[in-house]
Amino acid sequence: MKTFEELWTELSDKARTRPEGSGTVAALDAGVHAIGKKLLEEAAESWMAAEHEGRDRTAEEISQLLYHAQVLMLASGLELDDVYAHL
Ligand SMILES: N=c1c2ncn([C@@H]3O[C@H](COP(=O)(O)OP(=O)(O)OP(=O)(O)O)[C@@H](O)[C@H]3O)c2ncn1[C@@H]1O[C@H](COP(=O)(O)O)[C@@H](O)[C@H]1O
Repeated sequence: MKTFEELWTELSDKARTRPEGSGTVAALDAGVHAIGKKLLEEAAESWMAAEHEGRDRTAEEISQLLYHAQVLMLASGLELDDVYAHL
């Protein structure tokens, strides 16, 4: 298990060091348009899970939504504080 901040630290490190086989590096290389499509897909899957698939599936889909939101933040050059400033 990891927190939102721990995942951010891990993904920031992957973006900087670009390890072989990282899905995050591949997503960043694919660009903002592809990342945005994935974010929308996970948002829809979260919505469907919440309506029809129960708590566990909803939690799983939302975790993927948060992951792709962080990838979009990285691709956009944002830091956590840039987003937290609006919460
Ligand atoms: N938490 C996640 C995470 N959530 C979602 N995803 C990605 O989102 C996809 C989920 O999409 P779907 O469920 O729709 O599955 P899918 O359609 O089969 O996936 P694709 O065909 O789109 O690849 C997964 O295949 C992953 O590519 C994630 N990829 C990575 N992480 C974590 O990010 C960290 C870094 O990962 P790497 O960069 O791959 O090392 C690790 O701690 C991982 O656990």
